[in-house]
Amino acid sequence: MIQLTDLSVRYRDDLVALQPTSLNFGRGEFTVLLGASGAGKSTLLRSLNLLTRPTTGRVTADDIGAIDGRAALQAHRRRTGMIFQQHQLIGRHTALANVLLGRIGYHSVWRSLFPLPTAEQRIALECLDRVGLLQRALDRVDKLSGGQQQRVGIARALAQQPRLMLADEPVASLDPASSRRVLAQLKRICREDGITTVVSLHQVELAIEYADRVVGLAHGRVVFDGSPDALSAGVQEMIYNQAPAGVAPQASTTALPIPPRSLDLAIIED
Ligand SMILES: Nc1ncnc2c1ncn2[C@@H]1O[C@H](COP(=O)(O)OP(=O)(O)OP(=O)(O)O)[C@@H](O)[C@H]1O
Repeated sequence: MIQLTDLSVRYRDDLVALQPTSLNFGRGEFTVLLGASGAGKSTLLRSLNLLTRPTTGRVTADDIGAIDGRAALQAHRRRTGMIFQQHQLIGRHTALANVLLGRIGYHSVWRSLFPLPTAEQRIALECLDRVGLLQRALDRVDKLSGGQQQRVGIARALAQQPRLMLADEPVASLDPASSRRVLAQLKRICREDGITTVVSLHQVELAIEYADRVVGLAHGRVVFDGSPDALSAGVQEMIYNQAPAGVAPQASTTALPIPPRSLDLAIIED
């Protein structure tokens, strides 16, 4: 459904956040990105809708082709829902008003200055219903719990009628029960609608519980790509404690320069 081909991201001369990476995400697949802080999860995720511009390589979507021009980018972003850690909602607006923002990409700037038609409101209400928040549609978002706010974030992304859903640490600020509720809902809805979903997480146990596929990153490089069942202690060690080439293991929050090709890490296949 969406492919990355030899895609790399270099933020500075001395900072390669993502080494050349080729990945294919199938329709309806629920992929979790795992990796230590600074491993490149957000960079990979944000490259998928070009919020982060690749330094090399390309992104291709089945129905659009290479995302290289303005029109292709606009079409791709319109069909890509994003869910953020801090949900990025407008607290003083109602849940419904926030979800309606997901529909703006379907209207001209001029049109979106006016109340959107009833059909749009119906779509937004249906999305709130799917995350179990129809009864709270007219409540201010800042009166909702953190988990409920994140579900409004999911509803807003769903209102875009996306083919691709990107969620960057969507449960990082939630308690375990709310985290499970949010992920279960996201997974169920994406499966029902055949939405390709890529989620970055810090909790291995949640990846094992919800992912169809796990991509493990270390120092900007894919070191694991396979089924969550294959996340053995050894594989987790490789994802989280992978020392960059020639450096003793240590907690690192900084991406490192590209190591020599001869030291490329193995990618474990499913
Ligand atoms: N906009 C940016 N400009 C410069 N460097 C950046 C930028 N965004 C990320 N980086 C750096 O790129 C590397 C990868 O960051 P990224 O946010 O992709 O990692 P991550 O795995 O998502 O980390 P975390 O789990 O902490 O969110 C880090 O060293 C980070 O400091």
